[in-house]
Amino acid sequence: MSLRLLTAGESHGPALTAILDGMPAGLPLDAAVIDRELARRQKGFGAGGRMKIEKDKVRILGGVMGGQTTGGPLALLAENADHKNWQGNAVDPMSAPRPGHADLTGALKYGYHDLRPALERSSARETTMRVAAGAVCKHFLAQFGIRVGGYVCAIGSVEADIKDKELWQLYEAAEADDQRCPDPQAAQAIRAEIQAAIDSGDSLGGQIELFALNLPVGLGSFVQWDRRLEARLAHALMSVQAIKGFEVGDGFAISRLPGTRAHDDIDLNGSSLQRASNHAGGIEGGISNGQPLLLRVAMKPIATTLSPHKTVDLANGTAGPTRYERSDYCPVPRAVPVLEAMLALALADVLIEKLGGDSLAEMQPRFAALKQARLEDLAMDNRPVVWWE
Ligand SMILES: Cc1cc2nc3c(=O)[nH]c(=O)nc-3n(C[C@H](O)[C@H](O)[C@H](O)COP(=O)(O)O)c2cc1C
Ligand SMILES: C=C(O[C@@H]1CC(C(=O)O)=C[C@@H](OP(=O)(O)O)[C@H]1O)C(=O)O
Repeated sequence: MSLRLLTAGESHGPALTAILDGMPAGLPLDAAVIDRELARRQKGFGAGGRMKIEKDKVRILGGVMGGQTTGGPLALLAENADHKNWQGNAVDPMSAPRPGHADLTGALKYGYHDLRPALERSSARETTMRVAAGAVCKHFLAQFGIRVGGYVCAIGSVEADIKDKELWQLYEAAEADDQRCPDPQAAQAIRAEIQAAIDSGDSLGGQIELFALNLPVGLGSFVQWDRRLEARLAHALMSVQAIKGFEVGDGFAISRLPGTRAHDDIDLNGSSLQRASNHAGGIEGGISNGQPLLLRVAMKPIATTLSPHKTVDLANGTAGPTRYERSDYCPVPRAVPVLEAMLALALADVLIEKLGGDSLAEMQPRFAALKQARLEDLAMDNRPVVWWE
């Protein structure tokens, strides 16, 4: 792994912090690049009251000098505005775990006597730091013309109609919408479903599509299981709170098709190769093939609901309802920038691995050479070969 991200901090503690290690030198960077992405993470219909309290802004505490990355670890910090409402105050004990959250598993694993530490660290408040680090990675990828985006394609029972649309247009249409859905009709229906869930004390999950454009051929590898590109991407995206499903290209749909209809035929376009379809989602044999990268993830409906679940109070062993804590209702639109950030982190990691180099200046010519590689450069043999004597 070339890039490493560590985050620390609790949801209602003084601040969240991150260290991003391995970012090459020479990337122009200021807080505004990161703050733009932090603001995106706070926006979206279905958010709870906390997003009215926070106005996330980052402080860059290390790794940038004279407006450029130094190649040293980046140290990032964002304060929790809500902390002042907790500091010095006694908080009622919490002992009735919410099914579907980290309360029970966290308490069992760490031996907590109150569920609070489990929910403080497992909270998706932590994604503030993923988005901060991911903003740096997105900005880094942009120096190579690589763009990463995402949008909501389904929430509750509503599915967006996004067939045959250009990916960047979908992204821009989604950004202009409070539901982050690029299909205006579906966006309206989604808003109504989220509102109905709020009114009935429930929550909703959904699905998000993610893409990356202008990737070079050759990211990832089949030579070792943990270097396969889809495996690296799955790790990054499945690590986001409440993400429970992952698909590359048309992975689930083609599992129902015969092989002759499931793959992307290879054609010639002058002296270069082209594909008329992209069922593979831009990855073959664990390696990027130069087509757009297409991924889809599924997010479960969140565990905290106004209508109670059945649970057991661990303090006295009695069955009873869960107690409501302030919460989002449907964070699917807000999860889009989080997933984009994790995708950018994973792609920046494999790009640095592929190109090598300690500075942007070293990497850029290598990237240009990679993009220019042509069919005739392969110089394939046309005689039989004895591979094993
Ligand atoms: C952006 C975002 C916001 C979230 N907001 C909430 C929330 O307000 N309430 C809640 O119960 N879960 C929320 N979640 C999900 C929980 O953090 C998650 O379910 C919990 O950490 C348990 O992890 P798991 O779902 O992966 O098992 C959110 C997730 C994301 C990505
Ligand atoms: C704070 C954020 O999301 C939180 C994620 C979250 C959870 O359980 O994951 C629970 C809620 O926290 P609180 O109880 O403080 O309202 C969300 O607001 C955020 O995204 O910045």
